[in-house]
Amino acid sequence: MTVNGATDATGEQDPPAHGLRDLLRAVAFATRLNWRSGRLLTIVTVGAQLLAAVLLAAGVLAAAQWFEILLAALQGRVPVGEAVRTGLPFLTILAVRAIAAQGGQLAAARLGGRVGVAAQAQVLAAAARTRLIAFQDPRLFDRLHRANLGAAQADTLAQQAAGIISAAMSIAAAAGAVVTLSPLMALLIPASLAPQIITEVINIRYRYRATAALVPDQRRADYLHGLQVMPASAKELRAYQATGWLADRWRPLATHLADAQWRIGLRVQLRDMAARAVSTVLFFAVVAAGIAFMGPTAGAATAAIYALLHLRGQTAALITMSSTLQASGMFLADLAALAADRSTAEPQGGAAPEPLRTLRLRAAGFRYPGAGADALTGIDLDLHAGQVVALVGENGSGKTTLAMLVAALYRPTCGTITWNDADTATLDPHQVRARIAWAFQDFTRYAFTLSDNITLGPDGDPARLRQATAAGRLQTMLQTLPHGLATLLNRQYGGQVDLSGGQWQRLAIARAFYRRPDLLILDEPTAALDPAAEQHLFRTLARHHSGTVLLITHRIHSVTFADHIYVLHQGRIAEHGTHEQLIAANGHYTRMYDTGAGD
Ligand SMILES: Nc1ncnc2c1ncn2[C@@H]1O[C@H](COP(=O)(O)OP(=O)(O)OP(=O)(O)O)[C@@H](O)[C@H]1O
Repeated sequence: MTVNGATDATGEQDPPAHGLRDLLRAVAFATRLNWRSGRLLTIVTVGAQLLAAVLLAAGVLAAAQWFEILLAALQGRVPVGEAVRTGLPFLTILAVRAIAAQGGQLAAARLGGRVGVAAQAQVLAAAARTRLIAFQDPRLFDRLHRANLGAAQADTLAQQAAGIISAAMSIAAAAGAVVTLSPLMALLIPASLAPQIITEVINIRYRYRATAALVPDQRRADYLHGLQVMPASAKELRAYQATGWLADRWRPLATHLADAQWRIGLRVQLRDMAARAVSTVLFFAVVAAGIAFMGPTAGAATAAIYALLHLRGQTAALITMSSTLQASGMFLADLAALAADRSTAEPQGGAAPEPLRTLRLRAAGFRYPGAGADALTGIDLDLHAGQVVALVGENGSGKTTLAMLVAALYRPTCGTITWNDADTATLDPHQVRARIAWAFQDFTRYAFTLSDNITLGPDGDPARLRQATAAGRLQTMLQTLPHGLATLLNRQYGGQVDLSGGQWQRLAIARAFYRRPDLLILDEPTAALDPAAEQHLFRTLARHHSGTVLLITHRIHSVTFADHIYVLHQGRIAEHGTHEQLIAANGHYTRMYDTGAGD
């Protein structure tokens, strides 16, 4: 995957053709996940399965002897009591085996839940360390979706792996019993299953490729489904009476996916049935030939058939289990690759930035991944500590993109950005961002308490919270809330209240002020504010914020007080200066001012 110049560490096609090495890596990854999620539970899960396998092997051997005695008893050659007594070890083995198998299943279920959480956490960690720009590439979401499918299967892996070992041991035991009767038959029975084994391998690869190819459509269907059930879109869809239209778009896609899944399943089943039929015919041919040529005693023949059926049953189970393991392994390999991939990760380390004195952009440009043209070209911009700098310009002129570069959320595709005298590429981006706060134009309305909405982190400092709520002019509204700062917002998750658009915007402003940043970025901060709130914001900026402010707005009359104003036009800085200088220049700015843009 190529995202802003970064190449997928695997360098493979999307979806990748996982080879045996990827599968082994996936098994190792899931094994580590199991071990870390619960050592004792992993030991019990695997141990119980192995014990059950050993007991099954012992049972097969004990059965061979007991069946001889049982037949002799039926023929009156051995007393019945003695036959029953000699059967006790066999029956005890069966009982203990059943208990071990059940215990193993219980431990596996407990472990499975924990592994599922650990696997999901891996997906979240991968998403969290991904650079913001990578979220512009739909293939990232395809990868995350496939990794989620892998995470959903990680919980059964320990059980599956132990099941395979257990089936292999049972096969060895049953084969051992058959070998004593006919070594040739012990070889021919597993060979009769060769058609099934080959078909399973073909089916697994086919099913993964076909399912992975459906992921983009699946995500689209999930999106269309989500729009119809989430409150964010509920209002608009009703106002435009578009719910039916959306359902009509979703239904054919969902039907297409269901049909495609059915066709995949059908193809797999048809191949499976044909392979099973061939294997079954081969199996009975081998058994019939074996019995005919061996000419064993009746007891030995019964024991042989018991062992043979076990051999066949366990081999078929082994095939099914290893194919399930491989099938989940394919998506697990996606999860393991995502967990190991650092190609789209935020760079780690770098120097800590000092408090901001000057931020400079020189010849900075930016192009969105896959875009045909630059969104920004040749930007030279200076931000000095304590200044209020404004960015103005028509829609799409590049204001938000420029702020994204300033905030170290995107890196310029050319040119430099320096923080004091250090190139920001050499600084730790996390620590740079810790010195910047941003009241976004499209801020998020978190379904958390009001105080969590402000702090977006652990328990807030009461004094800072007080100042932030004052900066956001939230005090009056706070008094009307049933639990003050502890009031849960957003009714979707049980909150008693919701806020108005302007109140939410004030909250977003309070969130930015709470950080006490060196640099405060306000992107259209007043779009939803009433005039009093707008005035209050600018007074607060002047009085309480000693740091630097980058103000983006269309309300041209609110930038006249700025220390410096940059006017963007089609991704370039068309002019800059103070309000008076720009008016005197009689250019873009004056035209915008005269038309009263945004007022
Ligand atoms: N994610 C993206 N992928 C590709 N192009 C984008 C993306 N976001 C913005 N652009 C393009 O980059 C250019 C600048 O967009 P930007 O959002 O920075 O403008 P803006 O000045 O903030 O606009 P507005 O005033 O409407 O908020 C536009 O041409 C836009 O189409």
